Amino acid sequence: MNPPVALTIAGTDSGGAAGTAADLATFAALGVHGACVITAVTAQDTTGVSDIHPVPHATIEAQLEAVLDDLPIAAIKTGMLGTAAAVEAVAQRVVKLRVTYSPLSASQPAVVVDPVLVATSGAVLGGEDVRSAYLDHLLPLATVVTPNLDEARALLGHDGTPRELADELATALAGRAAGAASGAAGGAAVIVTGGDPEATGTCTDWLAEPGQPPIPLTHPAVPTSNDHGTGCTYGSALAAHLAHGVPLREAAEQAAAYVTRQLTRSQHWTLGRGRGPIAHLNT
Ligand SMILES: Nc1ncnc2c1ncn2[C@@H]1O[C@H](COP(=O)(O)OP(=O)(O)O)[C@@H](O)[C@H]1O
Ligand SMILES: Cc1ncc(COP(=O)(O)O)c(N)n1
Repeated sequence: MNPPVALTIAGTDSGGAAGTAADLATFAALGVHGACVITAVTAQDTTGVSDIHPVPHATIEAQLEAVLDDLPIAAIKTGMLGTAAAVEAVAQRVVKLRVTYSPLSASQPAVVVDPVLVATSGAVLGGEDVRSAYLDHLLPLATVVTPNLDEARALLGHDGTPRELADELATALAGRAAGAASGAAGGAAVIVTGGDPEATGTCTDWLAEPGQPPIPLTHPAVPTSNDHGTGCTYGSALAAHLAHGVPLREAAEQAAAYVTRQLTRSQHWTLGRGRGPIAHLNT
């Protein structure tokens, strides 16, 4: 029997912790065939990002065309898109998929958008134009958006508790979806992730579904500095579970459980001089 197929649209991380390395390894570990569209090549290790080469727009478009016209994609996950043009190109593709949906797959793909703006190391992976392109074009079309606390603050332009930010962002996106191009699905769910680098006790991710009060999803925190790639791994695990047909809340719980398992595995690794990689092993 065929496995479900998920597509990551993201940048590379030469250190193998985040970006497409995390996404494809996570898809494989969770029984999903992974396809990838590369948006940017980063020179990166556990200490930071030293160079970013955006992939030419035409090459991004050609990759999207190749994959989406051929494979029965059950879920799309976006990570670092890097430029406003890439955000808009992906949004246009999502609209096209929804309007002229191909018979290759039984249902429309779930779209998980991790609005990557800043790396854990502090490197800027998307500027102000990328932030507004996300808000105007891609986020309103998503099934679920997974900002961390800093990204949620950046998207809304102010501070707040994770619960307040999740609620406000879901409300704002529902408003934008109503006015967006055809194909909008009626508002994205938002999960503000609660990674705590000083983790002790528990981590709480806040899930806000359109028109509903946010709910806390809590799991045990793993005290470790090996957390490079955690956000990418969470988003791709979420996409993998959605590709298997798991409902959103359960998929979010299972994605957090996957991240916790992998962080436990890599908790005491001593790879690299900086924040080491989260594990992506299936042994
Ligand atoms: N130390 C940790 N222990 C357990 N779960 C964690 C830890 N750090 C992050 N997570 C979980 O990983 C997922 C991604 O969160 P986060 O770290 O906020 O993403 P990002 O890498 O984008 O900052 C969330 O489910 C979060 O709760
Ligand atoms: C190519 C790429 N994509 C995403 C991230 C964010 O991941 P993190 O927040 O763990 O640094 C990254 N560092 N590099």
